[in-house]
Amino acid sequence: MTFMEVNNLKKVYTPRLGSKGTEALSSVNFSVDKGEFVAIMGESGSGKTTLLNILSTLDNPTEGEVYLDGTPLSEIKDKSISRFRREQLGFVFQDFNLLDNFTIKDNILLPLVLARTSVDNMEKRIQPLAENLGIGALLDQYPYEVSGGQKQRAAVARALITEPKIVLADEPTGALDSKSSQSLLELFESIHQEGQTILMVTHSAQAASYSSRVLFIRDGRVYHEIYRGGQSNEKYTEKITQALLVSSSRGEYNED
Ligand SMILES: Nc1ncnc2c1ncn2[C@@H]1O[C@H](COP(=O)(O)OP(=O)(O)OP(=O)(O)O)[C@@H](O)[C@H]1O
Repeated sequence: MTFMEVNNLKKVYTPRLGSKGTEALSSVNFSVDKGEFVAIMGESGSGKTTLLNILSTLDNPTEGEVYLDGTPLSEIKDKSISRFRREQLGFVFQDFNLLDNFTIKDNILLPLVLARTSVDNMEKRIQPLAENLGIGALLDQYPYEVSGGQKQRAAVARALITEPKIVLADEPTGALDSKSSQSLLELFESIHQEGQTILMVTHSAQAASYSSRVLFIRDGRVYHEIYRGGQSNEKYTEKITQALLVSSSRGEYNED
Protein backbone atom coordinates (compact mmCIF):
# COMPACT_ATOMS: atom_id res chain seq x y z
CA MET A 1 0.00 0.00 0.00
CA THR A 2 1.47 3.35 -1.03
CA PHE A 3 1.96 5.45 2.07
CA MET A 4 4.15 8.27 0.86
CA GLU A 5 3.96 9.42 -2.71
CA VAL A 6 6.42 11.85 -4.23
CA ASN A 7 5.18 13.26 -7.53
CA ASN A 8 7.31 15.20 -9.99
CA LEU A 9 9.20 17.18 -7.37
CA LYS A 10 11.20 20.06 -8.68
CA LYS A 11 13.19 22.53 -6.61
CA VAL A 12 14.93 25.58 -7.95
CA TYR A 13 16.80 27.79 -5.49
CA THR A 14 16.57 31.34 -6.72
CA PRO A 15 19.09 33.49 -4.88
CA ARG A 16 19.77 37.16 -5.48
CA LEU A 17 18.23 39.14 -8.29
CA GLY A 18 19.94 38.60 -11.61
CA SER A 19 21.90 35.48 -10.65
CA LYS A 20 20.90 32.16 -12.15
CA GLY A 21 18.99 29.72 -9.93
CA THR A 22 20.19 26.22 -8.99
CA GLU A 23 17.97 23.33 -9.95
CA ALA A 24 18.51 21.00 -6.98
CA LEU A 25 15.67 18.61 -7.87
CA SER A 26 14.59 18.19 -11.49
CA SER A 27 11.85 15.61 -11.39
CA VAL A 28 11.76 13.27 -8.44
CA ASN A 29 9.21 10.47 -8.41
CA PHE A 30 8.92 7.55 -6.03
CA SER A 31 6.57 6.03 -3.51
CA VAL A 32 7.09 4.35 -0.17
CA ASP A 33 4.88 1.59 1.18
CA LYS A 34 3.71 1.45 4.76
CA GLY A 35 6.35 -0.35 6.82
CA GLU A 36 9.11 0.03 4.22
CA PHE A 37 12.66 1.02 5.19
CA VAL A 38 14.03 3.07 2.29
CA ALA A 39 17.58 4.41 2.03
CA ILE A 40 18.42 7.38 -0.19
CA MET A 41 21.94 7.66 -1.55
CA GLY A 42 23.69 10.03 -3.90
CA GLU A 43 26.87 12.03 -4.20
CA SER A 44 27.37 15.33 -2.46
CA GLY A 45 25.19 17.98 -4.11
CA SER A 46 22.81 15.45 -5.69
CA GLY A 47 19.80 16.87 -3.85
CA LYS A 48 19.32 14.55 -0.84
CA THR A 49 19.03 17.27 1.81
CA THR A 50 16.77 19.32 -0.43
CA LEU A 51 14.51 16.29 -0.85
CA LEU A 52 14.49 15.54 2.88
CA ASN A 53 13.68 19.17 3.70
CA ILE A 54 10.66 19.02 1.39
CA LEU A 55 9.49 15.65 2.71
CA SER A 56 9.74 17.01 6.24
CA THR A 57 7.74 20.18 5.35
CA LEU A 58 10.71 22.43 6.20
CA ASP A 59 10.81 23.66 2.62
CA ASN A 60 8.37 23.88 -0.29
CA PRO A 61 8.96 22.42 -3.74
CA THR A 62 8.96 24.70 -6.79
CA GLU A 63 6.70 22.16 -8.49
CA GLY A 64 5.20 18.80 -7.61
CA GLU A 65 3.51 17.32 -4.57
CA VAL A 66 4.16 14.95 -1.69
CA TYR A 67 1.33 12.90 -0.19
CA LEU A 68 1.65 11.30 3.22
CA ASP A 69 -1.06 8.76 3.97
CA GLY A 70 -3.26 10.54 1.42
CA THR A 71 -2.64 14.10 2.72
CA PRO A 72 -1.02 16.50 0.22
CA LEU A 73 1.66 18.33 2.24
CA SER A 74 1.04 21.58 0.33
CA GLU A 75 -2.49 21.72 1.73
CA ILE A 76 -1.46 21.72 5.37
CA LYS A 77 -2.10 25.21 6.63
CA ASP A 78 0.83 27.24 7.97
CA LYS A 79 -0.59 27.32 11.46
CA SER A 80 -0.91 23.51 11.61
CA ILE A 81 2.44 22.72 10.06
CA SER A 82 4.55 22.55 13.24
CA ARG A 83 1.94 20.35 14.85
CA PHE A 84 1.86 18.10 11.78
CA ARG A 85 5.64 17.87 11.83
CA ARG A 86 5.75 17.16 15.56
CA GLU A 87 2.99 14.57 15.62
CA GLN A 88 3.25 12.79 12.27
CA LEU A 89 6.98 12.85 11.51
CA GLY A 90 9.92 11.59 13.54
CA PHE A 91 13.34 13.13 12.90
CA VAL A 92 16.79 11.71 13.53
CA PHE A 93 19.75 13.95 12.62
CA GLN A 94 23.44 13.30 12.23
CA ASP A 95 24.32 15.54 15.19
CA PHE A 96 21.51 14.30 17.47
CA ASN A 97 19.95 17.74 18.09
CA LEU A 98 19.41 17.12 21.79
CA LEU A 99 19.06 20.03 24.19
CA ASP A 100 22.07 20.03 26.53
CA ASN A 101 20.32 21.54 29.51
CA PHE A 102 17.46 19.00 29.41
CA THR A 103 17.85 15.47 30.78
CA ILE A 104 17.61 12.56 28.33
CA LYS A 105 14.10 11.95 29.65
CA ASP A 106 12.97 15.55 29.07
CA ASN A 107 14.53 15.55 25.60
CA ILE A 108 12.56 12.43 24.68
CA LEU A 109 9.34 13.81 26.17
CA LEU A 110 9.62 17.23 24.52
CA PRO A 111 7.28 16.47 21.56
CA LEU A 112 4.65 15.17 24.00
CA VAL A 113 5.02 18.19 26.28
CA LEU A 114 4.49 20.45 23.27
CA ALA A 115 1.43 18.38 22.35
CA ARG A 116 0.12 18.88 25.94
CA THR A 117 0.02 15.17 26.67
CA SER A 118 -0.91 14.25 30.26
CA VAL A 119 1.93 13.38 32.65
CA ASP A 120 0.40 9.91 33.20
CA ASN A 121 0.38 9.19 29.49
CA MET A 122 3.96 10.44 29.11
CA GLU A 123 5.19 8.23 31.95
CA LYS A 124 3.37 5.24 30.46
CA ARG A 125 5.00 5.74 27.08
CA ILE A 126 8.58 6.58 27.97
CA GLN A 127 9.63 3.65 30.15
CA PRO A 128 8.93 0.75 27.74
CA LEU A 129 10.30 2.74 24.80
CA ALA A 130 13.51 3.68 26.62
CA GLU A 131 13.97 0.07 27.82
CA ASN A 132 13.40 -1.20 24.29
CA LEU A 133 16.08 1.17 22.97
CA GLY A 134 18.54 0.24 25.73
CA ILE A 135 18.60 3.64 27.47
CA GLY A 136 16.20 2.90 30.34
CA ALA A 137 18.92 3.53 32.92
CA LEU A 138 20.07 6.84 31.41
CA LEU A 139 16.90 8.89 31.60
CA ASP A 140 18.12 11.19 34.39
CA GLN A 141 21.48 11.88 32.75
CA TYR A 142 22.21 14.90 30.57
CA PRO A 143 23.29 14.52 26.92
CA TYR A 144 26.89 15.56 27.71
CA GLU A 145 27.09 12.69 30.24
CA VAL A 146 26.36 9.88 27.73
CA SER A 147 28.10 8.48 24.64
CA GLY A 148 27.36 9.42 21.01
CA GLY A 149 25.61 6.10 20.44
CA GLN A 150 23.45 6.63 23.54
CA LYS A 151 22.65 10.20 22.44
CA GLN A 152 21.50 8.88 19.08
CA ARG A 153 19.32 6.26 20.81
CA ALA A 154 17.75 9.07 22.82
CA ALA A 155 17.14 10.95 19.57
CA VAL A 156 15.48 7.83 18.12
CA ALA A 157 13.30 7.57 21.25
CA ARG A 158 12.32 11.23 20.83
CA ALA A 159 11.45 10.51 17.18
CA LEU A 160 9.35 7.48 18.08
CA ILE A 161 7.53 8.71 21.17
CA THR A 162 4.73 10.34 19.17
CA GLU A 163 4.28 7.13 17.13
CA PRO A 164 4.97 9.01 13.88
CA LYS A 165 3.77 7.90 10.47
CA ILE A 166 7.32 8.01 9.15
CA VAL A 167 10.82 8.41 10.59
CA LEU A 168 13.05 10.67 8.48
CA ALA A 169 16.73 10.17 9.23
CA ASP A 170 19.52 12.33 7.83
CA GLU A 171 22.91 10.56 8.04
CA PRO A 172 22.02 9.09 11.45
CA THR A 173 25.33 7.21 11.72
CA GLY A 174 27.44 10.10 10.41
CA ALA A 175 28.80 11.08 13.83
CA LEU A 176 29.08 7.57 15.30
CA ASP A 177 32.00 5.14 15.53
CA SER A 178 31.59 1.84 13.69
CA LYS A 179 30.38 -0.13 16.72
CA SER A 180 27.72 2.44 17.66
CA SER A 181 26.73 2.76 13.98
CA GLN A 182 26.13 -0.95 13.72
CA SER A 183 24.14 -0.99 16.91
CA LEU A 184 22.01 1.98 15.75
CA LEU A 185 21.37 0.30 12.39
CA GLU A 186 20.31 -2.89 14.16
CA LEU A 187 17.92 -0.73 16.14
CA PHE A 188 16.50 0.74 12.92
CA GLU A 189 16.18 -2.78 11.55
CA SER A 190 14.24 -3.87 14.59
CA ILE A 191 11.84 -0.88 14.60
CA HIS A 192 11.34 -1.52 10.89
CA GLN A 193 10.46 -5.15 11.69
CA GLU A 194 7.93 -3.84 14.19
CA GLY A 195 6.25 -2.02 11.27
CA GLN A 196 7.75 1.49 11.40
CA THR A 197 8.14 3.24 8.03
CA ILE A 198 11.64 4.74 7.73
CA LEU A 199 13.34 6.90 5.14
CA MET A 200 17.06 7.39 5.68
CA VAL A 201 19.59 9.49 3.78
CA THR A 202 23.08 8.00 3.99
CA HIS A 203 26.47 8.03 2.30
CA SER A 204 27.32 4.62 3.69
CA ALA A 205 26.70 1.43 1.71
CA GLN A 206 26.90 -0.49 4.97
CA ALA A 207 24.14 1.66 6.53
CA ALA A 208 22.01 1.38 3.38
CA SER A 209 22.33 -2.41 3.48
CA TYR A 210 20.00 -2.47 6.50
CA SER A 211 17.17 -1.03 4.38
CA SER A 212 14.65 -2.89 2.27
CA ARG A 213 15.26 -0.68 -0.77
CA VAL A 214 17.83 1.89 -1.88
CA LEU A 215 17.02 4.86 -4.12
CA PHE A 216 19.93 6.51 -5.90
CA ILE A 217 19.71 10.21 -6.71
CA ARG A 218 21.82 11.91 -9.34
CA ASP A 219 21.40 15.40 -10.82
CA GLY A 220 18.13 15.89 -8.96
CA ARG A 221 16.47 12.66 -10.16
CA VAL A 222 16.02 9.14 -8.88
CA TYR A 223 17.97 7.23 -11.50
CA HIS A 224 18.20 3.77 -10.01
CA GLU A 225 16.79 1.61 -7.23
CA ILE A 226 17.71 -1.72 -5.67
CA TYR A 227 15.38 -3.93 -3.64
CA ARG A 228 16.83 -6.22 -1.01
CA GLY A 229 14.29 -8.95 -1.80
CA GLY A 230 15.50 -12.33 -0.65
CA GLN A 231 19.19 -11.69 -1.27
CA SER A 232 21.85 -12.07 1.39
CA ASN A 233 23.33 -9.05 3.19
CA GLU A 234 26.61 -9.54 1.36
CA LYS A 235 24.98 -9.60 -2.08
CA TYR A 236 22.79 -6.57 -1.27
CA THR A 237 25.78 -4.56 0.04
CA GLU A 238 27.79 -5.56 -3.02
CA LYS A 239 25.06 -4.33 -5.37
CA ILE A 240 24.78 -1.04 -3.48
CA THR A 241 28.55 -0.51 -3.61
CA GLN A 242 28.61 -1.30 -7.33
CA ALA A 243 25.78 1.14 -8.04
CA LEU A 244 27.67 3.87 -6.14
CA LEU A 245 30.79 3.21 -8.18
CA VAL A 246 28.82 3.40 -11.41
CA SER A 247 27.20 6.61 -10.24
CA SER A 248 30.49 8.28 -9.34
CA SER A 249 31.97 7.31 -12.70
CA ARG A 250 28.83 8.83 -14.31
CA GLY A 251 28.12 5.52 -16.07
CA GLU A 252 24.80 3.85 -16.76
CA TYR A 253 23.77 1.09 -14.44
CA ASN A 254 22.88 -2.26 -15.89
CA GLU A 255 21.39 -5.13 -13.96
CA ASP A 256 24.05 -7.86 -14.40
N1 LIG B 1 19.69 27.18 0.17
C1 LIG B 1 20.27 26.95 -0.99
N2 LIG B 1 20.43 27.94 -1.90
C2 LIG B 1 20.98 27.71 -3.13
N3 LIG B 1 21.42 26.50 -3.53
C3 LIG B 1 21.30 25.47 -2.68
C4 LIG B 1 20.72 25.63 -1.37
N4 LIG B 1 20.73 24.41 -0.74
C5 LIG B 1 21.30 23.56 -1.62
N5 LIG B 1 21.63 24.17 -2.77
C6 LIG B 1 22.22 23.54 -3.98
O1 LIG B 1 21.34 22.51 -4.42
C7 LIG B 1 22.07 21.35 -4.83
C8 LIG B 1 21.65 20.15 -3.98
O2 LIG B 1 22.07 20.36 -2.64
P1 LIG B 1 21.73 19.38 -1.44
O3 LIG B 1 22.24 20.02 -0.18
O4 LIG B 1 20.30 19.01 -1.49
O5 LIG B 1 22.64 18.10 -1.81
P2 LIG B 1 23.03 16.83 -0.94
O6 LIG B 1 22.86 15.66 -1.84
O7 LIG B 1 22.28 16.82 0.34
O8 LIG B 1 24.56 17.09 -0.64
P3 LIG B 1 25.45 16.61 0.65
O9 LIG B 1 25.55 15.11 0.53
O10 LIG B 1 26.77 17.29 0.39
O11 LIG B 1 24.79 17.09 1.89
C9 LIG B 1 23.54 21.71 -4.71
O12 LIG B 1 23.97 22.17 -5.98
C10 LIG B 1 23.56 22.85 -3.69
O13 LIG B 1 24.66 23.70 -3.91
